[in-house]
Amino acid sequence: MRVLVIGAGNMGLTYSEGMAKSPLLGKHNLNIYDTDPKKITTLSKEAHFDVYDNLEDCLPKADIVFLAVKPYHIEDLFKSMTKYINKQQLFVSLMAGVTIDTIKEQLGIKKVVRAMPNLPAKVGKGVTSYTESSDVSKVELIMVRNLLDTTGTSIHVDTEKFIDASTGISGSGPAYVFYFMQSMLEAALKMGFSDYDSKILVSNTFEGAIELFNQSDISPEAWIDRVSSKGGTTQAAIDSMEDNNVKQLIQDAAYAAFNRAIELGQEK
Ligand SMILES: NC(=O)C1=CN([C@@H]2O[C@H](COP(=O)(O)OP(=O)(O)OC[C@H]3O[C@@H](n4cnc5c(N)ncnc54)[C@H](OP(=O)(O)O)[C@@H]3O)[C@@H](O)[C@H]2O)C=CC1
Ligand SMILES: O=C(O)[C@@H]1CCC=N1
Repeated sequence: MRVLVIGAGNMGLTYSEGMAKSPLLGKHNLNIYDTDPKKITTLSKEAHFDVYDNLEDCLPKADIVFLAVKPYHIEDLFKSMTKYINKQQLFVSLMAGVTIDTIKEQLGIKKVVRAMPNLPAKVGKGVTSYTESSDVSKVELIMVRNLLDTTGTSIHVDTEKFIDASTGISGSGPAYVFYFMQSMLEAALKMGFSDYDSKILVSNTFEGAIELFNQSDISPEAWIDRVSSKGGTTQAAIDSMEDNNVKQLIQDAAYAAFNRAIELGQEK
């Protein structure tokens, strides 16, 4: 099986590195293509995969093709791909919003898996949701799942609505966590802590809370109760967030991403 990844950016490179570390593919069975000459030069020196600056040499021989460019790049990309593809090939899109029908129609192919990954894939802690067009076989789907799982874990969803929804939760989600971290870092700095101490306080607080959550069956709400004493400091902080409707605002933000994913799918 030969895999080609198109787009050597955050996601394309992350997946390439995940697949390269796994025993699933040898170096020459994993190819990456990008249009940026600088990236090609750097990757050719370092990478554990074959790097290409033209589609002619890599696309025709690929069995599975990962699409990892920005949604606004597909028009040019798809035009340049059409003469090198065939109907046996399976396309795995990591792109937000772009629908299976758009990919099928614009490329004139039938087998598409649409996936929504997230950035912690870089450290093997990603979560990817995926769904497929009706022409993808069970065996092909298992192969794709194995490839996706080289960067963490994955969930299968039945419809593309859940791909757009997971974009609002897990795809964009790391940015919400970083937003919260940044806010706490800025509060710590304002309180007079050094950069170093602020970082230690904040990163260990996040890491510790996640570990507690992962090692238990208790909901985040129940953990909040365990941190809070009646009339104490945590209660003051949570009351402040509730008074300011923070929970609703976070949910609104997740829906904004979800809706934007749907909108991206409607833009041609
Ligand atoms: N970043 C994230 O956390 C997530 C991203 N995604 C999705 O992944 C996709 C890629 O995002 P991301 O990796 O962040 O984007 P990047 O911009 O980091 O990577 C895209 C890469 O594709 C290259 N490229 C552009 N046009 C072409 C082309 N015609 N042929 C080959 N390569 C091309 C770009 O080159 P150049 O820089 O020169 O334009 C760049 O190297 C997006 O569709 C996004 O929706 C999904 C979930 C999470
Ligand atoms: O911001 C974006 O559009 C992409 C999709 C999910 C994360 N990054």
